Amino acid sequence: MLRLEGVTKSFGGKHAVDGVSLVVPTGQMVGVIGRSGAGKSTLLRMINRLGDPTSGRILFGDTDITALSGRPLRAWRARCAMIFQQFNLAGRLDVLTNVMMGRAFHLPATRALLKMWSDDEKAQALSALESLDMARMAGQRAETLSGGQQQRVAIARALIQQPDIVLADEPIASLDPRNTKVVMDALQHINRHLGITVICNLHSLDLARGYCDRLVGMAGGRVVFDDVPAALTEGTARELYGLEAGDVMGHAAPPPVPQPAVAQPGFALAGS
Ligand SMILES: Nc1ncnc2c1ncn2[C@@H]1O[C@H](COP(=O)(O)OP(=O)(O)OP(=O)(O)O)[C@@H](O)[C@H]1O
Repeated sequence: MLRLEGVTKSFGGKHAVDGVSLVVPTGQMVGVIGRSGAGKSTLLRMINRLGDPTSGRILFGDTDITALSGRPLRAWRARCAMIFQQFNLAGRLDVLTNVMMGRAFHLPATRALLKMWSDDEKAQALSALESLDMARMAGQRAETLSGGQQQRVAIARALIQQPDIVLADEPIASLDPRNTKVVMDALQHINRHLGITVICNLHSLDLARGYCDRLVGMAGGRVVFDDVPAALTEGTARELYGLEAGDVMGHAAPPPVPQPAVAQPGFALAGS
């Protein structure tokens, strides 16, 4: 379970995140919503410790994440994988090598670059790609793939870190509608089938409502809504997005079909 206690991040005198307290149970798919500048990215980055809170605490189980440094901090970053809008792949390297870079948290990156991985590690990377329907592209250069395919490689790279949590910061912002669905389906897949907690910043309210178990709405750095998607009224959406509300509503993705949690070979279910 991830717990945020009064987490604040200030830049100069301004609170980008302002006293956020949240409890996220293992296995939840959480959508963080709100207009540009609401503090969504800053919040996610603090969970991964890419940024340090000015005050407050972040705990995972009994571990105070905010107090970690050195090797324990690197270990936390491995357990708490990040997916970015721009994929952050090495375009000239093949897909499998990119996925193996996820092992750099556990092994020296040079081993991945020199392709010095064990059969077991290679099987794990292929299994991660397979679970996202990308294994057939393992030998292809990353830069030759579509945006949706590249983002699925980034998710596979996150998966071989064997994370408890995946933090996705606007993962579909650069994608067209078809690839948006492919990537959101992939995030839902790792949540439902591998039991990984997913916390996803999304600009589109309809996507957030279609895919997430819970929505956390932010405005001015504060949490102003925290409930199941069905509880989000148009009035609250307008409060969250103001004039943007018309843009963020109305691009509905078909509601995904809930599926039973089944462990995939090669990956431990979170918490097991
Ligand atoms: N490194 C920084 N230095 C100064 N101000 C920052 C920094 N990072 C973020 N901010 C400010 O903090 C506030 C929250 O930014 P943040 O990027 O977290 O919002 P967001 O909700 O993720 O927005 P977007 O959807 O546009 O990414 C903004 O006012 C932003 O300008």
